[in-house]
Amino acid sequence: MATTVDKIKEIESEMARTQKNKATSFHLGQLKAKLAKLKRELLTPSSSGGGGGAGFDVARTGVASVGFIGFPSVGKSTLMSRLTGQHSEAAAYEFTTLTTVPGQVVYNGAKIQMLDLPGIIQGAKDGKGRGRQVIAVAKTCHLIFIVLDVNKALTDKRVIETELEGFGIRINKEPPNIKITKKDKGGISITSTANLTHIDHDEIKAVMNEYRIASADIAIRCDATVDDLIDVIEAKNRSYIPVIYALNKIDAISIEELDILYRIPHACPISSEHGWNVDELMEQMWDKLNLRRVYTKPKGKLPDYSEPVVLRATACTVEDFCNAIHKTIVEQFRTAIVYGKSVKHQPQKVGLSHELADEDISESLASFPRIHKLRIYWSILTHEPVTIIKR
Ligand SMILES: Nc1nc2c(ncn2[C@@H]2O[C@H](COP(=O)(O)OP(=O)(O)OP(=O)(O)O)[C@@H](O)[C@H]2O)c(=O)[nH]1
Ligand SMILES: [Mg+2]
Repeated sequence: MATTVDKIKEIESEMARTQKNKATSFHLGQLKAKLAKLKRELLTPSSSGGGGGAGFDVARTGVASVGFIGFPSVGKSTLMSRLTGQHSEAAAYEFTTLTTVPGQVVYNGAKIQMLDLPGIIQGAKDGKGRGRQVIAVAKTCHLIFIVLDVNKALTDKRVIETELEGFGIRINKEPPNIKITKKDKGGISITSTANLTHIDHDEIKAVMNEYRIASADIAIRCDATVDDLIDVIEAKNRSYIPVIYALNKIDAISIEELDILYRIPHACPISSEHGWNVDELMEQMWDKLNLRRVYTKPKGKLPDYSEPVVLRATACTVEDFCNAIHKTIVEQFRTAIVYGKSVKHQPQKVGLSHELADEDISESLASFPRIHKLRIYWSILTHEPVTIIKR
């Protein structure tokens, strides 16, 4: 019986034979959708060698996690030890690291977890080595450092990108601006605000047909490809993760070669061994993680700039802020007083749903209905309310 991998190969060769033209676009759309379904089958944990596994699942700590992906011996563990002080075995032979090794960096007051991972090899996504477990961990990270050896950076870069793409990871990309609303009847209706140069209605219908979606409204607001459409249908299996290419071992190349490496987008040339340029890597990491620091301020006092509450841009409302300090604060919450970029007036009273900006200052106010108005201050060190003062 043909395995899933055999079926994938068969479809890929059929696609290579089929030239895209008006007559074949339905067929090509169908093949691409079939391929995406088979690839998903291959990656579900029930099939052999899926994600997880001993030594790979580590407790997540901090506000965000960064996974290190790369071929063996490119210097991932050396970088880990350099950044975190957490020793991760590094050696001149390949596959020195065999499990996930966690460490922590505190940057701009944010605790960021670093995950040193074993080296992967070409074919990792198809089950070679422990590649699937490794990429499965990377898929749950907020940022990936693709660590490359500068001596073979460009070829390795392409191979690793293909491995991650094949696992449903979309690198430095936003989800496509396509909205699919399934309906009970009425067939497929397509509206597009952008000029579609890569996909026609036949292809879209073929993909929907392959996914057994008979009726839906599809609103396309970008110059989408078939792959974009499939990514939206397969949204549950896709992760959109920012990536920085850490081009390691620059101590082994000339200044002229370094100049060329600087042109690669999203790249940061470094030497883990000598600690060269790792501060720029940290700056780039900070920008990509898109974190927001919110300082607490007791009434009548200066804000505490030493230990901000750090939130992710996807969860940065006043409610998230309160929950990050103590779960009970939301129950007692009445209004927050905010200074900073997120408000028009300085300060301004805002509710739980207000989105905070980086470096905002929040003076939070809680009230108990039965007792006269009380103001709660809390300690961000112990995460407990500490002082209750009658107004
Ligand atoms: N010249 C130079 N060598 C480096 C640098 N960083 C690491 N190395 C060397 O590269 C070799 C491999 O380093 P590791 O940190 O073990 O590499 P790894 O990517 O963790 O390897 P695996 O765990 O096997 O996947 C070691 O001999 C390191 O000393 C660097 O910046 N410059
Ligand atoms: Mg290692």
